[in-house]
Amino acid sequence: MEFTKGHGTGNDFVILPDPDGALDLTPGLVAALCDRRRGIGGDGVLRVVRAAKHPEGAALADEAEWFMDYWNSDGSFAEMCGNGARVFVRYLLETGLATPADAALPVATRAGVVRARVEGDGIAVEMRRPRVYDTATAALGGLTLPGAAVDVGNPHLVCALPAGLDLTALDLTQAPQVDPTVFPAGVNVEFTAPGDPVDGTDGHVLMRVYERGSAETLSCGTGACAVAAVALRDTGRNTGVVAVDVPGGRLAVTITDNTCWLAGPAVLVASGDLTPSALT
Ligand SMILES: N[C@@H](CCC[C@H](N)C(=O)O)C(=O)O
Repeated sequence: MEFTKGHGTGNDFVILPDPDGALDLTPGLVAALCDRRRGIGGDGVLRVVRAAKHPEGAALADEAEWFMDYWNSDGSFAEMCGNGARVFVRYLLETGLATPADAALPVATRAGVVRARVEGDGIAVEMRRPRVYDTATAALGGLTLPGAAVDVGNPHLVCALPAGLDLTALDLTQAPQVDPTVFPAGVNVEFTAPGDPVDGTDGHVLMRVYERGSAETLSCGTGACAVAAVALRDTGRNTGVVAVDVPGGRLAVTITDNTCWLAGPAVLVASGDLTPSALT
């Protein structure tokens, strides 16, 4: 089985080319691939399959040739992965499955079609505008933090740390507790603190994340978009550019009236062959 390993700001993925949808990908195989000691290691798996060949992509096949079949490292599905989409497009371009075009390259996902373009050394992807729709709390250790529920195609809860608490000191080895009636399908939880002003932006936020299905990761693209939407709202803006610093680097989020662009590095680090029988 061919694979490539890639990452976007340290959010890392095992990429499996499967143009015709022939691979029998199971939750167990995904978890084994993502195992950092016994497998390749990753926060998730990106299966590269023709939209027409995937049951959840077929309806979008007239808009996008490729479907990003994203799985979390525990073997669960997610609707969308922002960093994954950027790395997916890097893979399409480097393998010649797509060519850089002036117009943005469409990719089908479970959350609809997103569009990507090369931007400097990185890849930017245009997603739906995040929707801040509710309030909720996250409990972590002895803290209960209020937050904003945000839909970015997948669910997020953005919680600002009170002044005086150190973001880097948070213990994210355990999942934050959230209200399952607000998030029946689970949620990705972002913890934030304000950053110093960055030229050319309307805001700068520091973020750590505990991802649904993957635990703490070094970065979450859709999480950064959720954080940017909340940061703009909190300063009375509807649109703007926000720099979001995650443990794995910096992402730039541009929110317009209708869409949201997520930009940053997307890197392929290795390719090879793996032995599925050794994984299971
Ligand atoms: N890291 C991703 C989000 C991956 C999916 C998430 N864990 C979920 O279950 O919704 C990103 O970059 O957006």
